[in-house]
Amino acid sequence: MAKSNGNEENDDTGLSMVPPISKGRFDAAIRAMAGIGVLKETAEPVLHNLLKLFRYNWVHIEADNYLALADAIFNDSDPKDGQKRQANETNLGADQCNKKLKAKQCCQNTASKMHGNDKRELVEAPPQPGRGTLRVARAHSQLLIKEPHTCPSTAEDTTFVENNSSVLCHGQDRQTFEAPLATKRPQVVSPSTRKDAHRTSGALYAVDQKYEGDSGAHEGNWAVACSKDSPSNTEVVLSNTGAGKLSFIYNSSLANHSGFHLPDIKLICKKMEARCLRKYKSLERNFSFMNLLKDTCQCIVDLGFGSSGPRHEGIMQTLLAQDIMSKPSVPPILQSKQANSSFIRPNNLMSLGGTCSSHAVAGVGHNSSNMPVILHKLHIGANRPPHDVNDITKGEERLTIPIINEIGNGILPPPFHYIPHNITLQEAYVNPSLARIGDDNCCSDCFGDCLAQSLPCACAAETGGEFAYTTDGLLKGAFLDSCISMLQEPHKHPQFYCKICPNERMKMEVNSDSPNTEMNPGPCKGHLTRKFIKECWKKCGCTRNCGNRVVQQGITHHLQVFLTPGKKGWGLRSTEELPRGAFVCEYVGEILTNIELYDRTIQKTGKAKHTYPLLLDADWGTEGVLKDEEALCLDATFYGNIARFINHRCIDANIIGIPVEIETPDHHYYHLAFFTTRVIEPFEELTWDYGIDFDDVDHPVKAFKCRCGSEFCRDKARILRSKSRTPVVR
Ligand SMILES: C[S@@+](CC[C@H](N)C(=O)[O-])C[C@H]1O[C@@H](n2cnc3c(N)ncnc32)[C@H](O)[C@@H]1O
Repeated sequence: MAKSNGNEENDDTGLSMVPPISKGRFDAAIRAMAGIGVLKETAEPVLHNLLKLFRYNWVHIEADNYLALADAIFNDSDPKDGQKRQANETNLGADQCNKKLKAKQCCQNTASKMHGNDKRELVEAPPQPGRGTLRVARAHSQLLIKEPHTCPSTAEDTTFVENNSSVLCHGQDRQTFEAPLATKRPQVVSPSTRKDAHRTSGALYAVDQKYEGDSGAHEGNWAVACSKDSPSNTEVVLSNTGAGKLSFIYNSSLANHSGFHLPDIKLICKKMEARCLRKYKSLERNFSFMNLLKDTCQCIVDLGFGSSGPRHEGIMQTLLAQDIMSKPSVPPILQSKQANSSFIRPNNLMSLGGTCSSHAVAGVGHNSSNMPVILHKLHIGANRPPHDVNDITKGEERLTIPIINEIGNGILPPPFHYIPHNITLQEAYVNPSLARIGDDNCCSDCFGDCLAQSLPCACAAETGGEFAYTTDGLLKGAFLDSCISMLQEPHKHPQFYCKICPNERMKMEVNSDSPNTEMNPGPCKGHLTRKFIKECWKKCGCTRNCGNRVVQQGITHHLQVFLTPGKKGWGLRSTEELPRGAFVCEYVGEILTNIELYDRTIQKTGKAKHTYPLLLDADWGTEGVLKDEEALCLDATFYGNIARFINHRCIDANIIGIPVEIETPDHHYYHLAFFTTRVIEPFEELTWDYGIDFDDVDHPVKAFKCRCGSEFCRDKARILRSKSRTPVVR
């Protein structure tokens, strides 16, 4: 039905000028609504509002046979009616349910002809309503997530999930979930046969009762049908009419597993509601229906096996396989990135979270560029491997790195997987392909050692036409000085300010108690423009031993992981004297998106003492508004290298983290390499300034009590300041 692709009436300037409304299009929309039984008086004001919301862009309104308009009418969003509507919707009658469904099916029948092959898309306003979409509307903003789905051959064969049953997110006003979950027509359970027809496995059983959830009441009949013929297909009927159903298809090994039983639907709902409130508090940006389904499946597996049962991976893999297939190999954000020397001053860097011990990883694959990808995670904790005290790296590095406990209490560090290189979780788009390295991003004409040539090659352009390294493999003094000065005297260096700072957004989301309150993130505190080192890489003509490939050579100095005598836990030290500017190691971990880090932060058990995330935030300021799924970080909690043991020291730390560009020409993803800031004595602890702002009391994870012992300790200074302000009570 869309008549044009253009925005002929769209005010893209964002100014409040109202363009003339096309009468022909307006009338056509009203006629379309009349066709599904909506009165003109009802449709007109909603259409006016929708036009305003979509900035007079008819394309979105006309798409999918006016689905957005039909949706808006049936989810009329007058805020004054909020409470009343919520109450009404909870008791939505069968008629209204049918009418609503009819409207949707009418629109969707048309839409299914138009969109045969939907891929997963994440679009910010203005949205493009369509079949298989999840829409979360708020007063001033909209986000639309198109979920991947199988395309039914006819509308009749489609199973829809109706939101009014409140199964998925009850209590959340104005949400419409429409996701065809299965192409198979479900077995419809008539209300008369449903009640108390509870039989054992392979049979039909039903729950016909009012379910009181944590935050409101669920009304309606629930039926769960396990077909004899197909024991792995479970259908949950969500309304009296049988109109809405949710199909769970689990693989046969799970269905036949003697330890698995289908959990009570009430338990699933209760568990999902708790998860929704906890995990998807802010539905606009982070909500993903696929994740919700994955979580639902995980709940069924967990409850099915009971808390002590074996862990099963079948369901999760099925869903994740779809997920992987639906992802583009290179996200637009990475394709459009420009090289830029910017780096955020880390803010509560190591205290952002990552203490969650409920994630586990089972299985490592590879993405198109051969970077290891963690395919799938489940609840673990117990699954991490034991340490080899003689070599914590288990042979992954050139040198062995022992674990030393001189305190003699026999304690070892908590287990984790040692990895020498960063690894991607599947959500984090990192594509280090050779094709992305342009001619001016490499030195294909070079030969041998670039540092031995009379003129610096193209790879030195990033550092002002001079290599950052000396021929001895050390960082040059001037380069190191300017990096140190930037951290010690930030006010003397230029800063950039994000329009919407992911740091502030994360803070707001973690701290906000109410899922539906309209809140804005705080103003960006500013980010320093940090210097990058650029190393030669595989597309360059030089050899693997080229002097401009220091970080890629890996660890070359003898190090130890040791239990510190203070209360800082484990630390890292060198057994040899290190010169100034020596490379020690890089920070290695799982590459996560901000969303994943956020999930880990809010799911954290609170038991974990130390935290291991690092924000890869060098590019945030140059990207306008960076979405949470595009912002990257490293988490060394489960997978990491020895850098996860480096403790913090305020200001006068003896090593510094410097961003290094190797295989990705943009600075969205990069390596963080540690270099010594001065000569280091043998067995001296290696420390790094995490950049924590100890005054930032709003930070989601409270900073640790600093025991760095530096005379410049910011935490100590803060405590002294607050003491001097406390009035003395006599
Ligand atoms: C990256 S880990 C460092 C290794 C950690 N000590 C361990 O045992 O695994 C960061 C954690 O170490 C602790 N830590 C690091 N520096 C500290 C300091 N200066 N004072 C107190 N605790 C510190 C904090 O618990 C922090 O969350």
